[in-house]
Amino acid sequence: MLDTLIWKDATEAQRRRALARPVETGTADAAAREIVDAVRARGDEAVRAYAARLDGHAPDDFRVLAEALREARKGMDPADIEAVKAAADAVRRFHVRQGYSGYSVETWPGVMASRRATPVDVAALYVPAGSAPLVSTLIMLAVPAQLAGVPRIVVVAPPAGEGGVNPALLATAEILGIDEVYAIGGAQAIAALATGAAGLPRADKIFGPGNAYVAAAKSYVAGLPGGPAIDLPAGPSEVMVIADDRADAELVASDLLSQAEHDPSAQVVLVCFDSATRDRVIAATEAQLAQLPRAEIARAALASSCTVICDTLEEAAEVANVYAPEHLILQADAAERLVGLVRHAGSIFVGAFTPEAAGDYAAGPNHTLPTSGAARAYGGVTVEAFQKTTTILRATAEGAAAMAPAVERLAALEGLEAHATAMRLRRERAGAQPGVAAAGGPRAGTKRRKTAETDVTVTVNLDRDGPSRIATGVGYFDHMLEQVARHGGIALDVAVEGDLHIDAHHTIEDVCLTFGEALREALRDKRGLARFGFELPMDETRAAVWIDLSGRPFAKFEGEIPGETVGEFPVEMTAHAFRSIAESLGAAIHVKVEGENAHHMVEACFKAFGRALRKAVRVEGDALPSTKGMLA
Ligand SMILES: NC(=O)c1ccc[n+]([C@@H]2O[C@H](COP(=O)([O-])OP(=O)(O)OC[C@H]3O[C@@H](n4cnc5c(N)ncnc54)[C@H](O)[C@@H]3O)[C@@H](O)[C@H]2O)c1
Ligand SMILES: N[C@H](CO)Cc1c[nH]c[nH+]1
Ligand SMILES: [Zn+2]
Repeated sequence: MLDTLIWKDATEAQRRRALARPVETGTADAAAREIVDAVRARGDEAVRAYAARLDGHAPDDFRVLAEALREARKGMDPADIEAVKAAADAVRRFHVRQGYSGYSVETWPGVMASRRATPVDVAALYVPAGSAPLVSTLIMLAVPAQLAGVPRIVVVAPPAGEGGVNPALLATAEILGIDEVYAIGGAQAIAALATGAAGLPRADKIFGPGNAYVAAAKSYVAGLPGGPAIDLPAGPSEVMVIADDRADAELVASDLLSQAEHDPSAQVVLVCFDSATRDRVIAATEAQLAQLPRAEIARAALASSCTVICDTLEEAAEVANVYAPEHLILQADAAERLVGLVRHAGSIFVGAFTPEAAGDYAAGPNHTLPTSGAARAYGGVTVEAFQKTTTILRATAEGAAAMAPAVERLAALEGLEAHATAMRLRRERAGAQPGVAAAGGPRAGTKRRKTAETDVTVTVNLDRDGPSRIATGVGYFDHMLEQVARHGGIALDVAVEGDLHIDAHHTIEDVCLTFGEALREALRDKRGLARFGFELPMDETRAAVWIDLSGRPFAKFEGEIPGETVGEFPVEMTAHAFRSIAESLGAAIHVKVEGENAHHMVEACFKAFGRALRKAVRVEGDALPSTKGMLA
């Protein structure tokens, strides 16, 4: 187990051989190509033939029924549901800061160059489940896809059980609000998604890790003319652990085994500074293997793994940079120095209390990471991976005149006369107007508030005009929040489990408090923001809302709304809602409403609030909107 290489004494060829990934990827490449080519030639029939042969499951329709998703969630242990939610929440908190934002720059006087980000239309998420149903991978892929605003998210996973997918995966999909799941895996799933065969949609981009067959199929379809894009090369798991002589051998062994147990093709590499450390780790690994249910898989992985012994930290960092591991664990006193020396690794885990297993499940960063040395050029899955950008140019007559000398001369240098003419003609005529800038990434925030009464998660993105997904369980309140999102020009995601069997009070209050907190996070330092109000008539009703993002909570509500409820929404909660938002956002919110019809009056308040918010959160310049020089 763990053949040893002394780094300083080894030749280039010996180093390359020791750090080579397991070789059977060549076989997997050939098998994946055969499957993809068959599907390209024969379509549905080939998908079914391979699905039957490799996984024994080839129904007329691979799609999992909505009922099966709901049943799976109902059957899931509440403690498991909580674990899924807690992990998703941490992943959301890490990823919400990602995402391309739009911006505009005046590149010449009168020439406004803008960038706009839009999500892909159809994102397919491959969730591995051949030997273990990777619930965590579904979380890692679905959360960034949702934050990017992908309109159609499709999940594929190898079949399990009675014609469906593993119930824990289905329950997780249901919890995350994903309803399109297909029970198909392997290269045949990738081929079906690439071509739109066997009832699966053609995906614009395919995401997710998998075994060597899945990884090979993804790379192959991405290289085909008109093929889908893919996220990154993410094949069998690998980990490198750099351990010094004070490292706890039992912890090091547990980290090596946690990746070795994934797949016989997984690879683990131990880097240490003396043979005594290696021997301690090997002994601890053997002891833990004796208790491991997946010992056979882990042993196979260990057979193609090695130990490298280095003299210095610099040498150890060089080994990591040459190998470019998917995961790098640092269990050494000088761990922080190593962080600075390592340039190529998918994810780095620093210190004895940071196991890779935490990152696999619930620490926050994405666990879908580059393997086979791809970390030299790739990082893990991000929100940006689900988006693409479009640039937009707007030039005025002044702008055309400013650019013309350079453009016309360069066109002449290239001998492209039609280009020169197109510019010259503009120089002789007229043109358009500029847009708005948002710097430093999207202004987004996500908050979860969990009490004995409710469990609320709210995500807002102030720089994206929808889409919104709102499900509070109180129909009219959903409608109100949709008004706020639409009129506010923001993307709003609200998921709630509330004690609605009692009444709507806690749900409405806690959603508003969480909404305010998420808004507050999204607003960052409030530079460039304005204070605003908006007045809105609606038939016989008139509502006005004024917002000051001052940092100081204050709420005032003037108006008498007749009756008790609108739908299941108690009208007295209108004032309460704005008070809750003002409190957690740290804003002064004044609402004034007059009218006769309760439905109109409540709706007008929320609409006017959305409109006032839209104006208040718009970035105009970079000054703080306060003579105090701060908004606290
Ligand atoms: N890099 C990452 O970010 C990352 C993250 C999670 C998991 N992983 C890796 O994902 C992999 C999951 O592998 P898995 O096998 O459990 O599930 P999987 O879903 O990736 O693959 C299972 C499918 O492989 C196909 N297959 C199996 N044998 C085949 C053969 N001989 N020929 C053609 N196709 C065949 C089957 O159709 C089956 O449905 C592991 O290697 C794990 O280490 C990597
Ligand atoms: N270690 C895997 C990435 O290589 C991710 C994972 C999921 N579940 C357990 N581990
Ligand atoms: Zn793992």
